[in-house]
Amino acid sequence: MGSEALVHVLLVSFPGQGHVNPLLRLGKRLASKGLLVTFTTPESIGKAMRKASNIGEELSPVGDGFIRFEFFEDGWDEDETRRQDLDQYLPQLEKVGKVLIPEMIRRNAEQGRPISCLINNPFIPWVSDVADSLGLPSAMLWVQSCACFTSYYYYYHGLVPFPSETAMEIDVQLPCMPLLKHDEVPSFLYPTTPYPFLRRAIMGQYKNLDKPFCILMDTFQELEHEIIEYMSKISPIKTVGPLFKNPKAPNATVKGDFMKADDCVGWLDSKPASSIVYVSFGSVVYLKQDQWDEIAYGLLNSGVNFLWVMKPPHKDSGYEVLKMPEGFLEKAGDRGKVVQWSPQEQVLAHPSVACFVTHCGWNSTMEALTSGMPVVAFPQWGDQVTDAKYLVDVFKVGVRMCRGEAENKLITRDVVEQCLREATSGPKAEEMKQNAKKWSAAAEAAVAEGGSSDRNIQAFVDEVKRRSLEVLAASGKSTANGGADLANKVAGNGVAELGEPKVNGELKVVS
Ligand SMILES: O=c1ccn([C@@H]2O[C@H](COP(=O)(O)OP(=O)(O)O)[C@@H](O)[C@H]2O)c(=O)[nH]1
Ligand SMILES: O=C(O[C@@H]1O[C@H](CO)[C@@H](O)[C@H](O)[C@H]1O)c1ccc(O)c(O)c1
Repeated sequence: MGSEALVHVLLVSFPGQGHVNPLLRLGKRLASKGLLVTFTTPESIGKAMRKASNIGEELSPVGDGFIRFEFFEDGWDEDETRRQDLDQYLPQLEKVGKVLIPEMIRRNAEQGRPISCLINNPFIPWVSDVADSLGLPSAMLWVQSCACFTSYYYYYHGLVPFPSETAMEIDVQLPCMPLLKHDEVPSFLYPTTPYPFLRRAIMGQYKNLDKPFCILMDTFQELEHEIIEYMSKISPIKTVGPLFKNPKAPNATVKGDFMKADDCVGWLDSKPASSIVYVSFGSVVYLKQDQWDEIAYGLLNSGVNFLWVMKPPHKDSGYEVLKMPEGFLEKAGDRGKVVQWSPQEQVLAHPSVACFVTHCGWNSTMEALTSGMPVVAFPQWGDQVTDAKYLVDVFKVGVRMCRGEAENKLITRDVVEQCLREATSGPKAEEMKQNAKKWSAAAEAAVAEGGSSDRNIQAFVDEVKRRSLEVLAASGKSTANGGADLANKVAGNGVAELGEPKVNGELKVVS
């Protein structure tokens, strides 16, 4: 069967690594169930992805379907520094995307690949406005936990008191969730957050929450059972995680890394089982030099082997380039390896790795749980502080090393050393390992054929197919010229001028 016979969905991603990864993984999951998937994000990131991840022009077969990439210009020069300032960049993306995404949809329709559904991740809620204006269904992939989704939901609707200027230190009790201390609530909601634009971006998604017909979530029922059940009665949630684990399409087939991973697997192979601590703070968090030094000495003093990701800051970020303390690398010798970017999936699955010192981004959290890897939690901001609470107190796979950036506290080398020892040897380490293994097995079962997430993905695919027929029926045209009709609709929107539609004569009726 050719790709032109398949129902086609367009995935639009915010250009951050922690957003691209789960949406692309969803894309592969949908493709493996027989859809044609086009993945798009701004060209500035497309360029990096093409270079680091061998992404080309061609269609990649995934299971019963296909995935392809098309990027869009964000309207700024290549070397524009304002991309690093989301306060300016998010409105720019919205302005440009509202024109260029409909054009992309029109082009695809003209080429015989009419798009039947749009899916976005948070921070770019205008994608569902684009879908609405074209009469297309849309869905949203929530790329954090259901607990964080609930926290934002309750904040947006003012359902319970949250920390405020007049009551900074109140704890927050939400249904079916443990009591969140004031500094365990997603930190973009603190009155003092240095990132109010990210709170605005997320609230923008909640303002538009009635538009997507489905909210897909990269979590799984067995992991956040009660809160998922509770929120499912309020919102059209479908859990589809861990997207990281795809039994039908291993992640290596199509990847969206912005940086080429350094080779470190040979080094991991050379070390004894469970002897290495993996340290990574993800793609956005950047620590201060004094904190970096304390972690370095903590690693040295604990005697563990370590693999440490030291991602260079973006040239326009304003961050000073971190340095390792004088003589650190010599002292560590072959006990330690420092890389700029790691193949995290392979690292977490490696038998030499004993635990993961993580900033607790949701992707890293899910990847650790799915790989059966205990963690040392070093959250900084946003959902990370809530994820850390869950990793330590609810999932019971972690030791807490800090409470977040807002605490403004230097974590000393002694504390680092103590946490590393606790997570790598003794009864607590063993207990955490056993718990992590249980989560890993539950995650595998959720994504296996017939598991909770697999059933939800299948139900979603079936619904997209059903709605695609409705879209075509509403246009009053046969399937073959439905694409042309949609192309006309985009042009009729005043967004783009349309020439003579070129309908692919071979287009088949979608079943
Ligand atoms: O050296 C690294 C560091 C991170 N990642 C990946 O980058 C993503 C980071 O997402 P997360 O939500 O953990 O954190 P963010 O970078 O968004 O803060 C995850 O999928 C990681 O597997 C990676 O491949 N190599
Ligand atoms: O939010 C940003 O990145 C990360 O997203 C993950 C998924 O939502 C999350 O779990 C993790 O904690 C976040 O770090 C992000 C923030 C700011 C920015 O400039 C970005 O490019 C990404």
